[in-house]
Amino acid sequence: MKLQFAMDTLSTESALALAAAAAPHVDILELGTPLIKSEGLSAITAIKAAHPDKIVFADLKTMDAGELEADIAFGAGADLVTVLGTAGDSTIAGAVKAAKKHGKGVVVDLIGVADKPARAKQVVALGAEFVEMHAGLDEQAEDGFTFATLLRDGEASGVPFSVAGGVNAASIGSVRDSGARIAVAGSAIYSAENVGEAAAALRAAIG
Ligand SMILES: O=C([C@H](O)CO)[C@H](O)[C@H](O)COP(=O)(O)O
Repeated sequence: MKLQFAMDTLSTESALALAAAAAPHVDILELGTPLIKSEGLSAITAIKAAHPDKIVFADLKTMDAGELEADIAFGAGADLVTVLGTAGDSTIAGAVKAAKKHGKGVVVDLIGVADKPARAKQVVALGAEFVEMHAGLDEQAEDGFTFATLLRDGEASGVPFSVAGGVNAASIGSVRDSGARIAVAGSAIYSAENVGEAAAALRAAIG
């Protein structure tokens, strides 16, 4: 299972510092949506230039203009971009078209999708590399949120999936056991006193 570090910070400078500390222990460096909104595509270029050996994941959360948004992010250096599962099929297909042009990939983020396993199958048929079983920061704070639902939906989907939203040292073993291809950890790493040690601990917990 791969480890992805979601950098939900607001400046390229802090993302570069976080990435430098965590990179030896992670496979994928994610530019969080707030970072891309704050800094623009130049943040993607800066992270890829600093870490050409890492998979750079741009969490665009595209909802429309799939081909155009994916094309400009791949052009800036992204290896993977996200499109929302709630977007129309033509938006996802457009992003996949751009990915094929660049030799890169599209990940469909299932945040807010009611029937995640069913939508997962549809979007992989449209050409997505994998889906993200995702509970966003707001959903995690809601009453009744259970992390286990994400794992159950991933297993039920029958397609390659990642898990994001609440992954930490205590939960990452269950993510691995669910069959996820990728565990995505944000705050468990960037909020730690020692970012490198936190990333290393997650890596060690995967086994
Ligand atoms: O994608 C995310 C969210 O929508 C804000 O951009 C987070 O990076 C993702 O949910 C990871 O969350 P935590 O690991 O719980 O910080």
